[in-house]
Amino acid sequence: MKVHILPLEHIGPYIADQVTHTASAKPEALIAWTTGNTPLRTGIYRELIAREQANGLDLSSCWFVNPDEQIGIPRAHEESYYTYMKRHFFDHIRHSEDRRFIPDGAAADAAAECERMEQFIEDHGGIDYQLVGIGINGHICFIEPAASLPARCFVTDIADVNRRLYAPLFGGKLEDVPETAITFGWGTVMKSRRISLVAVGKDKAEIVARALLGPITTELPATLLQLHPNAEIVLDEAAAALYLQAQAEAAERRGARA
Ligand SMILES: N[C@@H]1[C@@H](O)[C@H](O)[C@@H](COP(=O)(O)O)O[C@@H]1O
Repeated sequence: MKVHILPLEHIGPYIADQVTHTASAKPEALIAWTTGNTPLRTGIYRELIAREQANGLDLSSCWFVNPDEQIGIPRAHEESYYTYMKRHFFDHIRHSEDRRFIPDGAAADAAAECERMEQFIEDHGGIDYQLVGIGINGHICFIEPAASLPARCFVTDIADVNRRLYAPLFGGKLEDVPETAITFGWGTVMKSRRISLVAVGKDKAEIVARALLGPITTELPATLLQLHPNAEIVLDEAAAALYLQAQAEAAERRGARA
């Protein structure tokens, strides 16, 4: 996996360049987005909106998919990923809603919703570019650590560590935080033609080092990205710190042996 370490303020423009290349090379490209704090802290959506509004980026004929959604809250809920995407991105660009798929966490049949998501991806030729974040426990999308991982979109329990992290968003009440989610499967991720994982801040430093240095295990799903032929990780210096320290220590050990 290629590693790019950039100043925080360069990350939004860097990812916007990736999206711009994707959309200009293939106007009907299928792009998968992500939610969470990382795209907001790095200004990824802000930069994309600015370029689109200045007519420097045409996303109108692209197809969009979001990889996950929490089950049991309506789309209009303040904390749904549907609302997040509208608020932070979709409401500010020219793009028609019928060219997007965000799984519905309130669907009567969540398993059928997973299949609809796989079908949407297949119908639009597979994912050309996927932007992902990394959870504090190494999840990507909502693919939580587990002894084995489904290949296709599936319904998952949300790990306790993440539910506790989200509690402040739900009025501090753990019992109000969704317990399950719809998410891409591991095969869905691996079939994406190109992936950028973005992580920033010192809170991500430990999980980033483990994701990059292994060992590869389904108990830390992001490690599996090491096996993707076209994945990169984009970090600020704080998120890269422990990875760089481990690299420096390994180089020192090699030097001492020589
Ligand atoms: N399910 C989402 C992921 O899609 C996101 O990438 C990740 C990291 O979030 P953050 O950027 O807030 O650390 O966790 C969330 O729970």
